[in-house]
Amino acid sequence: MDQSKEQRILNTVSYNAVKGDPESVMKCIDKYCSQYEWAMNVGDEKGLILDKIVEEADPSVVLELGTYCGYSAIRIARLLKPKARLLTIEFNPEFASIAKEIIDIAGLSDKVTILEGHSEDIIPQLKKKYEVETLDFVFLDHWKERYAPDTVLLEECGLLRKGSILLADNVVFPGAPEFLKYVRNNQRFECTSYPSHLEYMQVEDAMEKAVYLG
Ligand SMILES: Cc1ccc(Cc2cc(O)c(O)c(C(=O)NC/C=C/[C@H]3O[C@@H](n4cnc5c(N)ncnc54)[C@H](O)[C@@H]3O)c2)cc1
Ligand SMILES: [Mg+2]
Repeated sequence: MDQSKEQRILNTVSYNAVKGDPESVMKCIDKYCSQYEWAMNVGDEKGLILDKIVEEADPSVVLELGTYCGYSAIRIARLLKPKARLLTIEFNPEFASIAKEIIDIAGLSDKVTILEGHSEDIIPQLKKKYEVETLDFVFLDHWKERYAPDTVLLEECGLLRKGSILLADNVVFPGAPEFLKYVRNNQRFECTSYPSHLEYMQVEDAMEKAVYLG
């Protein structure tokens, strides 16, 4: 059976990236996906916005929803202080195992834990099973219609605290209308829009930051 696109992305990283160098892994993926096969990584343009927001927040505990190949997990984890950690949830076993290898090549396995399963099943386990108290930063990049229900679930599970930052990818393309409606009409969130473009394309997109006010 011929390889998947995600397997080809792993191949190009393992052949061309410098082991232990997250930037070279990111460059390798961005180069491959802009020149050969488009893939739904947050990419280098939105990635720079993500970098700035993570650096400003300097979070200790980060949750990512939708690991895919691990590009944004690497992007975020490379900026975290020594004791900080990133938990990332992925339900596709092939993507989870490819992401694990790519994160390992980047030398970030000690900061990143991939939790295999559905976000709606794992989020309620974060406190007891994964010893999370509250989340400092959440990056939403999974199925877009899950953004709103999972935001409600995070709040219901007591995982958000005053100042917790939610950052959602793709609120323009493919779009996350229910999520935008939910956070923008909700006094408990302070929202900011970051206009940008779809990864590797000229198409308009944006990320939305929603700070939980408690
Ligand atoms: C045809 C087409 C292609 C790309 C686009 C443009 C475009 C651009 C983008 O930046 C995009 O992020 C997307 C997009 O659809 N992302 C969905 C990303 C899912 C990943 O997360 C995983 N996952 C999905 N739901 C869950 C869940 N509950 N629990 C755990 N993991 C989940 C999946 O297993 C995947 O690993 C699309 C538009 C149209
Ligand atoms: Mg995305």
